[in-house]
Amino acid sequence: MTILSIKNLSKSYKNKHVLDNISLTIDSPGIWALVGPSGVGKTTFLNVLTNMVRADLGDIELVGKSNRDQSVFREVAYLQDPSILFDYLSGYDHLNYLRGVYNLRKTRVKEVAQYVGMEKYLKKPIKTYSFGMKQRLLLAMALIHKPKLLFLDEPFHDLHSADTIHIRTILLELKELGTTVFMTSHALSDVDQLTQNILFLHLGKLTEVSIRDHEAVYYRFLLSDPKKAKELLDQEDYYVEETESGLFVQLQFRPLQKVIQLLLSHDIRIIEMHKEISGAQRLYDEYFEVKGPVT
Ligand SMILES: Nc1ncnc2c1ncn2[C@@H]1O[C@H](COP(=O)(O)OP(=O)(O)OP(=O)(O)O)[C@@H](O)[C@H]1O
Repeated sequence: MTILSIKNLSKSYKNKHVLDNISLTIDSPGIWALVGPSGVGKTTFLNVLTNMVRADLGDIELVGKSNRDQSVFREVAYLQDPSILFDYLSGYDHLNYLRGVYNLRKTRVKEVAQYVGMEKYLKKPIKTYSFGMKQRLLLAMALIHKPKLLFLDEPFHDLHSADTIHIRTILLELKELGTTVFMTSHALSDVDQLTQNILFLHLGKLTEVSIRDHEAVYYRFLLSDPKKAKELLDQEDYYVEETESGLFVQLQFRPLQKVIQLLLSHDIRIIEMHKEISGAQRLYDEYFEVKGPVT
């Protein structure tokens, strides 16, 4: 069964195309991360997928059903921001309400509270919760009915590192249990340890990015004659980039010593040399900066 199917999805606000003819299919369970700077339309994308906001055009199916079919939300959950919580009600009140909606056994409230690590706060009013505790409650609310597909909007935003680690662990566990997690993040570093399935959203279009393809070891050299060095290394088929902070050389599985010898044998002096791991962050920076800020 297809977990998520998006066909030709478009959404505009006035004449701004936030989502522009997007198609995407997810067939197997896993974690998917939609990444992009603030304002590119990540929240709009989740709102449209979950039918909180109507799309202008396109077809969306969640776990094999149209997203307009009310019954789909017995198998899907959407974790939103804490503004949906009621300050004077307790975590228990929120969870017990949902338990009733989904017609679940009474013990499920305590079980899910324990699972996310908020059982001590269960009977306390929301106004006494820290931001991290609210986030745990929201996660418990999203998980109470054991959804097959879970949407999360910026789950790590503004969290302390302990809470971040906790939520990451839960997301990885959910993946092992066969749940599909579709989340957004403005920071690639929050998600690149969690998943290889990264989607960039920019100017209304989605691009699938394989992090592994973009991880590479570079050496950055400060040289007495970078132009000459670039010519020499180009001839030998190294991947070389000349920048203001030095000459970036990708070894492509050849020993560093070969590069050094090549440079020295042509009287090029090495002033400085640093090893740099360039992951998908470099790709992210290029992707979102080269194309300019979102207006
Ligand atoms: N209801 C609305 N009416 C008009 N414009 C909107 C509406 N909702 C969002 N927008 C605009 O659509 C664009 C995308 O907003 P969206 O909130 O989806 O982005 P985002 O990537 O989630 O950003 P952030 O992380 O800051 O929330 C923004 O320019 C925003 O101003």
